[in-house]
Amino acid sequence: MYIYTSEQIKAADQLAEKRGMSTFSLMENAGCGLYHAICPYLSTNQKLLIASGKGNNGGDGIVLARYLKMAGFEVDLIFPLGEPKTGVAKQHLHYYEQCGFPVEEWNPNQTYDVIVDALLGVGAILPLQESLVEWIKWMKSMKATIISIDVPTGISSNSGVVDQNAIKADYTFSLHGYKPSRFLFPSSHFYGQVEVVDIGLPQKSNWRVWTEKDVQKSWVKRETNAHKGLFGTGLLIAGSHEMPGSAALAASSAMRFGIGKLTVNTTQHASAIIGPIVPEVTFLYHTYEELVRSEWKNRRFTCAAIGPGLDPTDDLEKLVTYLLKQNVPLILDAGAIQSRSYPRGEKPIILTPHPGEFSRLLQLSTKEIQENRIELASEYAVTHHVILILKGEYTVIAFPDGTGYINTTGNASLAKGGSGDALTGMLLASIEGNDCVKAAVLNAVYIHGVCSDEWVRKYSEHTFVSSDFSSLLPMICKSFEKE
Ligand SMILES: NC(=O)C1=CN([C@@H]2O[C@H](COP(=O)(O)OP(=O)(O)OC[C@H]3O[C@@H](n4cnc5c(N)ncnc54)[C@H](OP(=O)(O)O)[C@@H]3O)[C@@H](O)[C@H]2O)[C@@H](O)CC1
Ligand SMILES: Nc1ncnc2c1ncn2[C@@H]1O[C@H](COP(=O)(O)OP(=O)(O)O)[C@@H](O)[C@H]1O
Ligand SMILES: [K+]
Repeated sequence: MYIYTSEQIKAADQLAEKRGMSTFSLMENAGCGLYHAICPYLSTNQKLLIASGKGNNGGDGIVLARYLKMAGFEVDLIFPLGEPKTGVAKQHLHYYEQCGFPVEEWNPNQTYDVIVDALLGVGAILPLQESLVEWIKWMKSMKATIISIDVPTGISSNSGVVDQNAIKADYTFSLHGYKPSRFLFPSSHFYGQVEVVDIGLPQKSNWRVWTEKDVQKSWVKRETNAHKGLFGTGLLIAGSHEMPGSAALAASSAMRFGIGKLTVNTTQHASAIIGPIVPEVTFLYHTYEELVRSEWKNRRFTCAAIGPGLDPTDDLEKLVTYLLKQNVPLILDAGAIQSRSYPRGEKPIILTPHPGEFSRLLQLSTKEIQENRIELASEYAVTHHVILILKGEYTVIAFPDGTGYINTTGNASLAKGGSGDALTGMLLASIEGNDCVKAAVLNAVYIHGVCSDEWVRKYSEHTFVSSDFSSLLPMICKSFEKE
């Protein structure tokens, strides 16, 4: 479940070579692994085409063709861009031919059920050359099942950039690990169903996908003699006259996700709405100025979240500056997400922008953000020593030490006002309930998504509302508790 840029793949190949594992062997592993991974999707009465490029992606296609032929599949191997140029691909072609297998000429009148795209992999440089465009147009007209090797041809490996003629695969089998474009936009929508094929290289990357197993392993069970003081005394500064619900959603999710005690600083009017929804919370009615003047140490708050349902104002900014000095875990959401510097303390500072908010922060278009979500989030987290949660499909969670994770749970039912407020509440509770900050943050994001996944298993994706987190969390959390 690791993620590698094209540069990291090349470095891994070089290191393997230095250690005695030749690229020829890696290509053999790739082709053999691809064969075993792809086989379950094929049947011997289908007519298959493998289109190989001139580089090593094409080489993988040659090895795959050999295994398929040996297993009795009806498969044509063609080179629409000309014969292989790299040494190892040439070697594998030589062996393929020595085994008695032919290379075919492209025949546009021939029809195929399955086309394997082994044209370009991590070595692709966009835009696609004209010579390839004609061939891709023919291939698309075939209406065959398309299986891409490593990355679909016409998309970048490291960014979300997509050529206008890019191949939209039904399945992509990525070698060694995912490539960043698998989780970027619009490229991720060109991958189809994705599987990773191991090729015998050690797994080492700062970036990976957070999984169900990770949540299970890092889930903290309560001691039998636990008391509320162990799970944090949170301050949630949220909710306004116009947006009281955001505070209610954040507060109820925090309580459901296990926070010990929670105080909401809000308006009198908002508290009248929040109270009946979350009777467990207490209230403060301070202005931002009054909070800034107050003695933090008298309050005993162990963590804080600020922003849901608040407008960004100068006074709010002063309050954020004050909170940043208190050396408690701090979550900054919505109105509290602004451009500023951060102290390098030991307590985590967590920012939760959606792409629009991150675009304002970086002064880049949302298109640029979506194309480079991983790199930009990581750069920001490292430079500002914060944990950055860049929300949306495949939420990116970047840590100040340069590591990062992709979340794969969640779905479009979350695309509704209030989903982010619930996440803020869950983060607040999680950070107080788990000594491992990374696991706390990642588990909150993961489970937030699982709630919506559970919802769409039974109900329409149009109908999920953030208040539903409250009724879903008890069952979802239970499923992660070890007996
Ligand atoms: N560790 C691993 O994971 C391993 C991975 N392996 C595999 O190797 C793959 C990477 O192979 P790679 O480096 O040879 O590059 P690759 O993707 O074949 O592309 C280069 C070729 O494409 C051409 N070309 C480029 N842009 C083009 C365009 N716009 N339009 C048209 N043509 C274009 C370029 O042409 P040239 O510029 O040379 O004329 C050159 O011929 C990787 O994805 C994986 O499948 C294993 O087999 C080994 C271990
Ligand atoms: N299509 C989607 N797939 C997965 N998660 C989504 C999708 N759309 C929204 N989300 C999630 O829902 C939440 C929305 O947050 P946000 O935009 O801040 O909402 P709001 O401010 O209205 O509460 C985020 O956690 C985001 O990752
Ligand atoms: K490919």
